[in-house]
Amino acid sequence: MEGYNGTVFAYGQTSSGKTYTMSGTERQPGITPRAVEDVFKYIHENSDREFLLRVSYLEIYNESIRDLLSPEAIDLRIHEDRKRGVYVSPLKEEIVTTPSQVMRIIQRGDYQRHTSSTDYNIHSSRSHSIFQIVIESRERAPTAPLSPNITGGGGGGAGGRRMSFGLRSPNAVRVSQLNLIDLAGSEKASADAERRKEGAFINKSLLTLGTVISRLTDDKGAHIPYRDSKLTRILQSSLSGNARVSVICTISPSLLNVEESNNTLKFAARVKKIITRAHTNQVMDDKALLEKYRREISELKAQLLFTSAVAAETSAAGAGVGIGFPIRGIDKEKKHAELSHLLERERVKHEEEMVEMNMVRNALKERIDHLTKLILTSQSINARAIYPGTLSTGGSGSDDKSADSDNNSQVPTSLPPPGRYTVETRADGTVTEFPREIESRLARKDTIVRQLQSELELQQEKITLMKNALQRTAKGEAIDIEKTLARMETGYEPREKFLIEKRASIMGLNTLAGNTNNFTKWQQDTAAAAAAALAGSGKEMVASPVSEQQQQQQQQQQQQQQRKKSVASTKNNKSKDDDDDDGAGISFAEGEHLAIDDEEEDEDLMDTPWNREDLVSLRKAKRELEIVVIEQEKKLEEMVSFEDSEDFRNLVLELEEQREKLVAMEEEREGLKATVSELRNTIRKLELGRSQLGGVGPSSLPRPSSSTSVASSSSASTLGAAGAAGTAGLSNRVQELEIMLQRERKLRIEEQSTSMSRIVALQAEVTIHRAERSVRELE
Ligand SMILES: Nc1ncnc2c1ncn2[C@@H]1O[C@H](COP(=O)(O)OP(=O)(O)OP(=O)(O)O)[C@@H](O)[C@H]1O
Repeated sequence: MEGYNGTVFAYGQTSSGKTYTMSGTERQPGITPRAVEDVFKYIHENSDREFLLRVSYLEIYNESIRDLLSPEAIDLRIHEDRKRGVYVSPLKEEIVTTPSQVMRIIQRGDYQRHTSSTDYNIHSSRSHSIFQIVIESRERAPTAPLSPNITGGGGGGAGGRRMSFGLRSPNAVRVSQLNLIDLAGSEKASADAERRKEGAFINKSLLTLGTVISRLTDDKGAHIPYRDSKLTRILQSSLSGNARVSVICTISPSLLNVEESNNTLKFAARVKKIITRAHTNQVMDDKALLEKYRREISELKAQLLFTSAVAAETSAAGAGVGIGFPIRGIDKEKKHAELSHLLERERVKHEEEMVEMNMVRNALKERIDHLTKLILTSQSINARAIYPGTLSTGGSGSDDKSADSDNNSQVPTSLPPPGRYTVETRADGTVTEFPREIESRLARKDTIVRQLQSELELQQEKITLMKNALQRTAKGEAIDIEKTLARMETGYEPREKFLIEKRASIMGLNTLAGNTNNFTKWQQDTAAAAAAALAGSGKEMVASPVSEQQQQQQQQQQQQQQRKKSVASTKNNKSKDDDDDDGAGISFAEGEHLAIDDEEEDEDLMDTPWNREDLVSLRKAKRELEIVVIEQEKKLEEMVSFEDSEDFRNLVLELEEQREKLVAMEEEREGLKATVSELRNTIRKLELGRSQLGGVGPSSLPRPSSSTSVASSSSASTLGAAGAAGTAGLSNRVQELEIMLQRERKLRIEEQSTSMSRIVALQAEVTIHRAERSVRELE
């Protein structure tokens, strides 16, 4: 506030509390809200100075600078010049007039900042953020006497007269910056590739910061690598001396982090050695606005005074014109009329000038009001607490008048009521933020627009996906339309959507056909008509799975159609020219016929009997074709509903059952195989035993019991006889088992093949349904 640059930054291991320290919470405000609070408190308490504040907010993410107040501006550049030192450009700066306005801007920026959940912190800052307040201040001088130099001539806004003003600022403007920096935390390698990349950038820039600080503090005068990272480059002015710097080091209380904590403390020890020689910045840089605005206000006020004076003069002259022309020679009526005309013209001209003058004055007043509001003085500060209870306002409410007393004495203020409006401007003074109500309405509108846009994009994506699928199907590729639809849909039942679309397209066809009646009725009638037509022409209708109820309905409709047909044929007998029901003998009720109304246009052709014949057969063919189309549509509808039906579900269940059976049979077969091989092993062992005993051939080998001990040579012959009988029995058993097994195997194979063919049939049925539907879709 006294003109020194200031920098505060928080340094420490990830999750050790940097963001917490800088930002804090609502109940425990951190450094930033407290600093903002202090700035406004200072302005409030210093009645001898006037201030202008502008703020900016940026982040360095992966070595790229991004404007958090204008997020589309990425990869901003760092510049340096003698007047301003090192600065980032183009960076959006907003003029601020209240603490709450600053906090809202910070919140807006924080919302844009890169944060992610890491192994160590759910809301880890993945970037270094720099919030900057530029404070311009000037001693409040008594208003300089206004001396507009009116030279006359063209130009200018006041009645075509030129004005020039020769005001000069009596005081220098102090410009200083406060940088509030929340560094990203140093961390060990993460498992996530994205986090690892971020971590590498973070660690590199922090390492450079460490190097810069150690070089600054050793006496060797070595090269200081500010340019090795964006962070050190931006901090160059502060670190190299012209700033009062506070470094807050945060460490973890955990023993596990002792190594990191130790490093942080070493860093802190080094930083403490940096010697800064900050000085006040009296030099006004190009961007200093306070002086510019103050001067502009004075000039505008002078213009306003001048305009008022001219207006008064014009008004007086107009009045003079109205009464100052005595009319002599009343008898000369022509002269009188001419004079009246002249007078009227003069009066209109003066009136126009007055209107113009007023417009200019209003514009000037508005601009003065606006600029005055941006300049903060102890009276104009609205000392509202940032967080209730944390800021002592000390104000009397005079701040809401928002302009200093000098201005108020001359310019009737037209500023909005307190708290309703928050005007934010760019550095050039143009308004960037609207009053709150409008802002929120705009925000709501923006949200709706965004929603609509994303909805539109989604729809477009879906269309593209569907088109591709259809194109591929057309090329003969097997595309699962249902899957495609499912992929397109999130949160919408694909099947249901498909059905709705299908119905809509059929309804569309119905409308095209010129039918305005109820779709179902039309469908039923036309289907019945189709049945009648085909029955009449001796063709068979394509069988389609229809319910009993539907069949009954169809029968009823056929009967109705028959009745209609007989009525129509009676009509035909009465009037030979009316051949609507010729050929197939279909009768369509009025408004329910298909699009074959072009018949009327063919009236001339009907004159000759051969034409008539051709036409009749053509119409017949056309109707038949249309009936087929209707029938296909109906089939499609039924097919679609079939897939939703109980039958279809049963088919699928059956399919699953068959599959399970197959698996069970496989298992059983494996079991039997194992039994057989076990038996074979036993036989082999018995044969081996027999040959060791030197007995009979393998077919009559005895089977030693597991509990039988090896027989002595004296009992070998007895054993041999008993063994032979046992072996024969076993062999028979084995043979029996093998036959059983073979029988069983054969049975299983038969069952398996039945199941397989059933599965194949079911799969074929399902595939056919899907294929037919795909073809329909394509059509
Ligand atoms: N002094 C404190 N009192 C209470 N909670 C704290 C304190 N310091 C930090 N925390 C909590 O610890 C967690 C990590 O803190 P914070 O996000 O500030 O760490 P950080 O150093 O900024 O981490 P990173 O470098 O990953 O961004 C947060 O949930 C924060 O609320």
